[in-house]
Amino acid sequence: MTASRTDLPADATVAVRHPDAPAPGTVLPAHYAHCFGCGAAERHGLHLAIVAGEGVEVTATFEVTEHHQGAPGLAHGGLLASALDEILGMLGHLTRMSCVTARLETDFRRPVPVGSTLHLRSRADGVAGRKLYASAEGRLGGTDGPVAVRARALFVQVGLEHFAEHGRPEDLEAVARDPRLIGVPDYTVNP
Ligand SMILES: CCCCCCCCCCCC(=O)SCCNC(=O)CCNC(=O)[C@H](O)C(C)(C)COP(=O)(O)OP(=O)(O)OC[C@H]1O[C@@H](n2cnc3c(N)ncnc32)[C@H](O)[C@@H]1OP(=O)(O)O
Repeated sequence: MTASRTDLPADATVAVRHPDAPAPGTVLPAHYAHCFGCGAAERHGLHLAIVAGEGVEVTATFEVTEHHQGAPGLAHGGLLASALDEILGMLGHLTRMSCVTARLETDFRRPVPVGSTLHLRSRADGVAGRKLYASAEGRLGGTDGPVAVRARALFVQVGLEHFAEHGRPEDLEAVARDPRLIGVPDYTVNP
């Protein structure tokens, strides 16, 4: 992962773990049951089980299957970016910021073969107001394996009104009928 970032704005402060963040080792709840990245109800999804780490880090493993191909026997780059996007966004569980991706920059350093296990790790690098800066990497075969993919991202904190305003009505109605489809509270509102 990026050792230190020199590209953060001058007003960025170090990202800190919220005192009520899930303990290290906790499998984080899917933020939406139909999320392509983490939702159990999404048949075609990645089903990432993302685990809280120490500090402001989370990890996951991703098994690359024949359903993830872009070229014969190799993972699709956009799909790998989706996995990185997901593990980056879930840092919001540790900082208590419900965020959406504003910017995602990805480096593909090695091909990722079907049948490999990608060990994903993300870290919150800094916060400036509503902006959360974060980085992630995916290593092949083990946590010390070669880096295959890297990303840097900017997430922007939004309230529930973002989803209420922009989401497809039938999906919002399904959530209203079954609020358990959403796995996180609105972190922009104090309890
Ligand atoms: C809780 C755990 C579970 C949560 C777990 C969540 C996991 C999710 C994992 C998947 C995440 C996704 O894929 S989310 C889906 C993909 N993303 C989206 O659909 C987002 C689409 N974009 C938007 O809705 C909007 O552009 C927003 C919300 C990002 C920003 O709009 P806004 O609210 O009006 O705010 P705006 O003023 O424009 O931007 C705020 C600040 O960010 C900066 N900014 C905005 N975009 C950029 C950018 N691309 N590059 C640089 N800087 C940017 C602005 O300059 C500004 O800086 P300053 O003036 O303040 O300095």
